[in-house]
Amino acid sequence: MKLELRGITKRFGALVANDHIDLTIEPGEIHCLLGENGAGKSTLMNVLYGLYKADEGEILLDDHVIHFNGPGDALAAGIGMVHQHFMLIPVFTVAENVMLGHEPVKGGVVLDLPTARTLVREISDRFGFEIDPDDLVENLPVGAQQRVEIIKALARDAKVLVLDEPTAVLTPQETDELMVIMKQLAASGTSIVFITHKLREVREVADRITVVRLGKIVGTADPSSSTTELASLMVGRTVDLTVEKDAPKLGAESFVVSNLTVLDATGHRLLDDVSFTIREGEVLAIAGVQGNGQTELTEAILGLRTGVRGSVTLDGRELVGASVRDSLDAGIGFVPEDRKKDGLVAEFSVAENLMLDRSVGEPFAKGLNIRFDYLEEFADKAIEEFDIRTQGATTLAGRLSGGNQQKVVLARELSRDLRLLIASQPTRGLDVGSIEFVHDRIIATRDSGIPVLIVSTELDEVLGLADRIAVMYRGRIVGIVTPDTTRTRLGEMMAGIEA
Ligand SMILES: Nc1ncnc2c1ncn2[C@@H]1O[C@H](COP(=O)(O)OP(=O)(O)OP(=O)(O)O)[C@@H](O)[C@H]1O
Repeated sequence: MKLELRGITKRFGALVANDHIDLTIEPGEIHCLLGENGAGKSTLMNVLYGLYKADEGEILLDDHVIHFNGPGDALAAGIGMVHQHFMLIPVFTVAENVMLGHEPVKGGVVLDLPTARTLVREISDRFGFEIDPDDLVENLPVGAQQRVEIIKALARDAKVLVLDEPTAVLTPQETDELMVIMKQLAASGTSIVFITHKLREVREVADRITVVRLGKIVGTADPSSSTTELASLMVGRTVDLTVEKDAPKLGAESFVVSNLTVLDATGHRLLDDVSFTIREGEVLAIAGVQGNGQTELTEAILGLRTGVRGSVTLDGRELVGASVRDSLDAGIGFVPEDRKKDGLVAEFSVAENLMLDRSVGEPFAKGLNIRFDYLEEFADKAIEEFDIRTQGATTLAGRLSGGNQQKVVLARELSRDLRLLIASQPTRGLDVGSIEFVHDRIIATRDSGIPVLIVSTELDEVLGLADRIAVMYRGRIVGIVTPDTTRTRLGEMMAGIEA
């Protein structure tokens, strides 16, 4: 099926998120949309999926103009979308999730449970998804849940599949599996619109690349272009993808974690006897496949978990048993892995979000009153410094693009007086230009004599930032190594293979 977007324009108030966009998606092609944070990629896809109504322009399928009044119409026309935040019901089985929206109702398209089960099995076998229709969705790893979303779309006969940053939440192995699946789908005639900030993935699967900047299409790129070429096309300037840093100037061992254990409600060890230290002016990066205790580690340090045993000290002050307020006041800056859930309040403005985490009182408040003049000035400065693409400080954080939401969290945490920075997946969802900026800021924090704990599933990021690397596997630290360790060895450690 040939899909054509002609002159699509979408405005949010005075902001033109999509400015007369023309785009053609040929049958069976993988078409990558590249563009910096806030360029308008997700907005365009939401128009295509019927979630937003375009102010101008039209959508054509096989040369016929079509009108969508919602995602139901888009689905019926053969356009499927896999969201980054899955829309599945965790307590339902795979087949039940696929059936949703197709229950036997009068006048509707019926998909009963036995048919849904057969369909899941058929699609899974055809593309090697390894999904059992009777598995409960909540028991599946993230990569498998994503495959269920794809099955859901294919079960509705999707001819065009939109994947909006699908690899942001995947492990490297799951990402490789998804790349294979995408190629198979394209070979079977499904068209794929693929949005990603990871240039390696673009080079691996793209048949065609379209570059969007400030709501406009600025050109196309050849998939055989180098990552450096793609990066500069995307953000309009040269980007240095390697992290430049001097040897660390190490100070005191100011952050000490000793025998830290986290138990769940049933007494199961989520974090098992973890010990490490970080010196002033040093970056320790935790490498590991997501779900091996990293989340529990950072949450335990911050005081967000119960069932914590052992000790965590910052500048000699014990933090186990302390409140989150105490930890923040001790000087911990925290960038959580899930910005939507833990990093921001979507209904608060950008400025209000930049003020969160602060102790009550000066300079943001006088008595019980917020000092709005100070807040505004502070927010404007942070917006400029961190290049947060927003209409202004009073815009609601939930209205920003994903990457720009991440920049709000980073701006807030990096602008406090820190004694320790903990950053989980600090560059998730960021474009290459912003990644370069954030990496520079993290190194500057280290160079100002602050200990830094990075948690990242991106091996490139770990290798670029770390002075030492601690590898986590099944709740334990299996080794602490230097950044000249080979990727192969790190991969083995991440899989729990001993030397
Ligand atoms: N519902 C909305 N209301 C107001 N403005 C919005 C809304 N959705 C998006 N925008 C704005 O439209 C612009 C484009 O955002 P969009 O999410 O499409 O960017 P993107 O290219 O997908 O970015 P990212 O790579 O960060 O995900 C941004 O300036 C964003 O703040």
